[in-house]
Amino acid sequence: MKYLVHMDIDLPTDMPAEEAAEIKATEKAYSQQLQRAGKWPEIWRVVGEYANYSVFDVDSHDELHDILQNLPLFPYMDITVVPLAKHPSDVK
Ligand SMILES: O=C(O)C[C@H]1C=CC(=O)O1
Repeated sequence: MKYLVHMDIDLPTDMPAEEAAEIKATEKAYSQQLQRAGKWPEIWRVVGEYANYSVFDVDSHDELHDILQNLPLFPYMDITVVPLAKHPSDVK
């Protein structure tokens, strides 16, 4: 099952720089582990924003929810999820 996910990140302005750097490093490792496992096949930066569009390929709504809830930046994100179905004109 594929999902288009928009993540909009808003870190508190008073968060110490070291703490922010540590959360971002943990987030990057978590994300890259899921990318290598094929669960997070696409991630794109939104130009000019601290936001991304990602595609997740998971087995269930629950699996996606668990992945998103475990993002280290989850407490600082607004997340929008769009479930994707195969387009009838897709030639693949
Ligand atoms: O920078 C972001 O878009 C937020 C987050 C998502 C993956 C990652 O490494 O960081």
